Amino acid sequence: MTPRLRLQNITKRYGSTIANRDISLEVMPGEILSVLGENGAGKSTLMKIIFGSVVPDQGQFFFNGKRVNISSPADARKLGIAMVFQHFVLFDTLTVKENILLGLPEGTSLAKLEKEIKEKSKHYGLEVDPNAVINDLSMGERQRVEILRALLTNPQLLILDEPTSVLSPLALKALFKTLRQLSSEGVSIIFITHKLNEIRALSKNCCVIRGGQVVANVNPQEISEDDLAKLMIGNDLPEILPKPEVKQALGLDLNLRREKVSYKSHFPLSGQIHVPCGKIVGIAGISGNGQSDLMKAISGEALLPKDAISICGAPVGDLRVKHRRAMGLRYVPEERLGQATVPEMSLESNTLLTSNLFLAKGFMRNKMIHRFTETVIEKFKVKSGGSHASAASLSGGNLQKFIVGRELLHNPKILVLNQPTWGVDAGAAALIRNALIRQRTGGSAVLVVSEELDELFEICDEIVVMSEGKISPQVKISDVSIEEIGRWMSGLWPQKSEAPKEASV
Ligand SMILES: Nc1ncnc2c1ncn2[C@@H]1O[C@H](COP(=O)(O)OP(=O)(O)OP(=O)(O)O)[C@@H](O)[C@H]1O
Repeated sequence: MTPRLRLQNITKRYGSTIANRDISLEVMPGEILSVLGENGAGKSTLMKIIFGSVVPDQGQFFFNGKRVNISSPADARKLGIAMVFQHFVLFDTLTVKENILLGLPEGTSLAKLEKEIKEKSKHYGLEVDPNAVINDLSMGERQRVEILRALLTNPQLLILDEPTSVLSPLALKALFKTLRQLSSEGVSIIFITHKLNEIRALSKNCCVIRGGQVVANVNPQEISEDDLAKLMIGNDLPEILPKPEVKQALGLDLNLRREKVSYKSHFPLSGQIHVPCGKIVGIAGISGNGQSDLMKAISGEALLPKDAISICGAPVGDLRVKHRRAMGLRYVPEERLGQATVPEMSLESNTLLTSNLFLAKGFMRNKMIHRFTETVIEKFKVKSGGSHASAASLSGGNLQKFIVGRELLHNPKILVLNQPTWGVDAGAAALIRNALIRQRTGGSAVLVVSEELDELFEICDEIVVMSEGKISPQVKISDVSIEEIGRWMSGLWPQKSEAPKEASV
């Protein structure tokens, strides 16, 4: 059979970094090829090269047996290649259907498109409202829009760069079903993920990239997850640290009584969360259930009644970000390019932007900023061109390590993180999780929002679930199962008398 796509000797350099070195690979019609590699291995660069948004320094492409030139996304689209990018490329102020229209041939009618979106999204279990404005959607919902947009072009080759990072278990199952269906219809799929279980569930052929080179082609169903991880990072995965009991003190407390965060909010927030110092509390739930509003309220981007939130016993609900930072609260938002960092600015400037620590009498403390940034890069093994490299030049996972490291290095009393290991490879995820456990054991209160139940069960002491803005009872991780919490995610948690023992808060 002729391969759908064959790449031969692809090389791409960025200055002294060789992102792809002499890469050759093939994808057959209907094949699901997974591409695995640690953060910064060169996966996204390779995918962007196939999609024409990055032009290689060297190498050749063959599509359905014919030598082709792919020097722009328009070339790729003409061939029938569609891509779902790791970082969303959606216009915030436009609606879902307007965004999708932009990627389709001229003359497509909006009314017809709305119908098609509804049909496709229902069929694939990727439900979104075509008339919703992107700005009002959670990351999970935005991801769904990106996937739908690609599927609406009826591609011959579909590239997905970490498409599952923010999907709920149910949506993930539906996506896998879709991908298998597409594959049975002859569509070739290249699938990048850091989640080894997904690779094993979905594909029989996995190309492992390390340091920009292909280091192995394996059938992931025939080797263990540990061996796959070892191939990817070249080492064994670090063990997750134990969580010894520590003396507790008041940390972050939320007491929400149907609080509406903004006029655009889908749900008012209600319920209680208590995060004592010395504990990690997790918030599970499918994104789009009020987590973004809750994060805005906790960080101080949105204001609530004074007593809705308190830090170490002091009410702060009506205080702004800088006051809460001064009281020891630090926050890692979900959106790394745009909210957590300014993409065009250097890592040093991005360090400066999030703290007053680096200003003295109106002057910038340049040496301190430099030292702080270098320490984050070193401690969190951030692969980058140094502290002057722009945030946008870092691979997704490396930027995430930088952001989490930057906040942790402030040694916050209260640390709040939204999807802390999104897009981070298995080795780096373990590094981040251990850093959070160390912070908790050192006496900080840590609140983590994550859609990954495995992650929450690994690091948290206690857990709540959020559904349609409501917060479930807070329970000890040791008193519930992953399956139970999975069920609670649809809002069906037991009422107080039947709930597992509530945490001692
Ligand atoms: N536009 C750019 N300018 C400079 N360096 C870049 C640029 N794009 C990528 N790089 C570098 O190329 C290398 C490979 O990056 P790439 O984004 O392809 O990695 P990745 O395997 O997709 O990582 P991740 O899993 O973290 O997304 C990294 O060292 C990265 O810093």
